[in-house]
Amino acid sequence: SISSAQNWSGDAADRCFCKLRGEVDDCSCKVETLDSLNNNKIYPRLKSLLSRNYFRYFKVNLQKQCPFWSDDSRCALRDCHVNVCQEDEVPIKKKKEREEHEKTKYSEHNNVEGLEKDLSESCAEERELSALDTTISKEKMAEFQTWREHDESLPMFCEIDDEDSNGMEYVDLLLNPERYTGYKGASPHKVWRSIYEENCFKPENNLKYGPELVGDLESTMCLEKRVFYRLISGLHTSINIHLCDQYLFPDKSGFGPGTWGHNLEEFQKRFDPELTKGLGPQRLKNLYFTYLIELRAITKAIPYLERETFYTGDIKEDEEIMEGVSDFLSVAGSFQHHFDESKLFKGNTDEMKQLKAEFVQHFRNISRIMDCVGCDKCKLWGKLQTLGMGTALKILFSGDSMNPGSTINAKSKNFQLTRTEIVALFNAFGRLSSSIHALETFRSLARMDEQKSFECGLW
Ligand SMILES: Cc1cc2nc3c(=O)[nH]c(=O)nc-3n(C[C@H](O)[C@H](O)[C@H](O)COP(=O)(O)OP(=O)(O)OC[C@H]3O[C@@H](n4cnc5c(N)ncnc54)[C@H](O)[C@@H]3O)c2cc1C
Repeated sequence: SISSAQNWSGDAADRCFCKLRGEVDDCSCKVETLDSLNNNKIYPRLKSLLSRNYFRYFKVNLQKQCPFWSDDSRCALRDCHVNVCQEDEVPIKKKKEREEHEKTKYSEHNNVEGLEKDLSESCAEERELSALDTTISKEKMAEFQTWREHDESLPMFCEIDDEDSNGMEYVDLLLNPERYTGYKGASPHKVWRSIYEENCFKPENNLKYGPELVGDLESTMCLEKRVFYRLISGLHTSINIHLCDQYLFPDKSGFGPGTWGHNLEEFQKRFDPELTKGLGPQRLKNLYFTYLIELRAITKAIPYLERETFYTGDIKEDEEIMEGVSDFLSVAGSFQHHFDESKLFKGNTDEMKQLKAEFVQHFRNISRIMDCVGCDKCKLWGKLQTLGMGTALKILFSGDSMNPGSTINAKSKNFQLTRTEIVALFNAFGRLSSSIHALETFRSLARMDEQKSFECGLW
């Protein structure tokens, strides 16, 4: 691979990476600790895991209408195009077979017998205390109960594509890597602007707002709103790092297919404080914040994920994936400096309930805006990463409900992640992990360049 860096000096390298030390904002964890954990332990494990069949095929609807404005530019660029899989190319057992499997899986997770027993006991008690509406069957009651508990305990952060809707297709993620696509200009700007301006929280008493959020977030926004902004900004950083990391340099003669490589100049344009009104380094730091949130969610879901069978129908493959996942989870589980989600939405006040509802609503809107992305490959990864982030938030805000140990808690029998959510969660985290890993590459390219400029006496 090749790299490009014109006008790049050692000073610029220092400037870009200047904030990448010390504590990640609102967390007690240091950037250096995360670099080492990620680059030595998490990244290599995830890279191998995400190439397995269970994780590499993502079911998604890329043909949904943009619900907010009429779609301007479906990108016709070659690099925006997504290769979808034919049904028989996907080495995952057919739907009916899978449904059978899911049924048994969920009954394992849900302990339906236990649930029926609990419910019949509580029904008996209610009957004694007051008149029970006998026109409602016991089964229906059980259903209502599960619906209610489910709705209460699991805020839906994303609009999930309907499994049976027209346009759902399997996409092979390895065949469609997230990288430079040439999607730029008015269309992505409209998407990013609408995400930040309409769907991120605004700092209090600050009318001037947009992606260029300047100043001290701590003094202008409460913790929950800062978390939201940093999450989105970290995702934005990650997407932009990937396009710099796998950039298509045009062929010098102008006729060939071009060459893929790292583009240091593009990286500098996006993260050098001198070229970003001082904001680039903080945006890089936000990537670590997003990483910490998703890592915490995965760790919190360990009891649930350990019971998952990662079914593809190939026994050997399934066993190997389970081993790989378990190895990855043990590394994630041994990490000590997690983000503490219990600090969020503290207190049972109406104000907090309102804030939580807004948080969920804003995030749902962002997931819907992904249908407005005018480049299929960007849309694919945008949808996957917002669903993955939404799944992480669903886990973080579902209390103790995914812990199979807490059997008395009826909610525990209800917590479910669909296959698509699990695939999105792991791949979304994999993207963040790959971005942090890529920063190492840019750091050393910058140093090499610094050396070159020095040798040439350029500074
Ligand atoms: C969902 C989505 C997915 C995309 N995926 C790809 C892809 O796979 N490949 C590809 O080549 N292009 C992709 N793009 C396009 C890419 O993100 C940029 O929009 C494009 O490269 C143009 O970049 P830009 O320098 O004009 O600034 P943009 O990245 O478009 O940013 C717009 C403005 O937001 C602010 N901003 C930038 N970064 C941050 C941050 N981290 N936090 C807060 N504010 C910020 C800046 O003020 C900037 O001017 C995607 C766009 C979207 C919306």
